[in-house]
Amino acid sequence: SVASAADILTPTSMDRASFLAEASSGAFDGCTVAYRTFESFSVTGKVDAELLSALPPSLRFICHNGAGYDQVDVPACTARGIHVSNTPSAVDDATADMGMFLLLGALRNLAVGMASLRTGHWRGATPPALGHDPQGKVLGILGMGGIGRNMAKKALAFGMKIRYSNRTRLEPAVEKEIEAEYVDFKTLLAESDVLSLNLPLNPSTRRIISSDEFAAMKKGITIVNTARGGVMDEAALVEALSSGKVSSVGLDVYEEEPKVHPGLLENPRVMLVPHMGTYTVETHQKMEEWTISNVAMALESGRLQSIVPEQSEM
Ligand SMILES: O=C(O)C(=O)CO
Repeated sequence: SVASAADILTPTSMDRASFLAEASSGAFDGCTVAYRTFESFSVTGKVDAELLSALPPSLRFICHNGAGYDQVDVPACTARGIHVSNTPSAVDDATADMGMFLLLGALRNLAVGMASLRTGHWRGATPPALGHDPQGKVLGILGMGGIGRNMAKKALAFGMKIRYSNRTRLEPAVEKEIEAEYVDFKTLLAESDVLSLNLPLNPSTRRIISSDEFAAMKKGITIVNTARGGVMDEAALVEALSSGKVSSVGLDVYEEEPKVHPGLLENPRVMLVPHMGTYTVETHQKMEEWTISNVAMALESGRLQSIVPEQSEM
């Protein structure tokens, strides 16, 4: 086990300034591997050049527990010779399940009915508008990695037509299996009835969906985001909801978690979940096992099981 293979240090700081001070005091000297959680962002902030320079030069590996690693500045890690791993595939089912829940909930205006029921008003003084069935609708998937492909399979079972846009096209056999048609970004925007965001957040995807993209969409589109809030311009989304361009939304992620844009909070056509895409016993277990096996491999062989793609040549 890792516990017998290494000494384990647990930082005690509760904010970035004290973490920087704790690191600079030599508390972590000699440490070679860091196990990092998504939640640690609220304590340390981003793992960037400043944070790395406070950490000891012995640090060679950062094993992140999560699929998305936008909280870690990978080029800054590369520059210091620090290898970074994430937990791909472990999150696919749970995140795609959340995507389907939000997709169905948004199409059916469930948030409206659920909120009025809880205030003792059954379906409300003004009942929610009739929803829409997924059957026969075009689901546009932006970002066709493990989560996108998993969601495509699930949406297929609901009778949806799958289109996708991605940096690279899938192998024909994979496309065939999930009955997904490859289209360019513009076509995806113009022809989707539902758009699901399944791409990582990085400098080239930040706010990839903003005013111009909403303008290019079909009127009445439903948007689902289980990726990262930062891939969409929240203020532009609020605008697109009030103009009627976007008819309903399902969100698990936000630009500045835990803050949520007031225009989303007050709009009953938005189904909101507080970043719970992987929040299950089974998936957390898979993610922890994946992260720990990266730690173990780093200790034993100086390599990582799932190094992030930006460092695949490292
Ligand atoms: O794995 C991730 O990237 C998540 O957002 C959930 O922890």
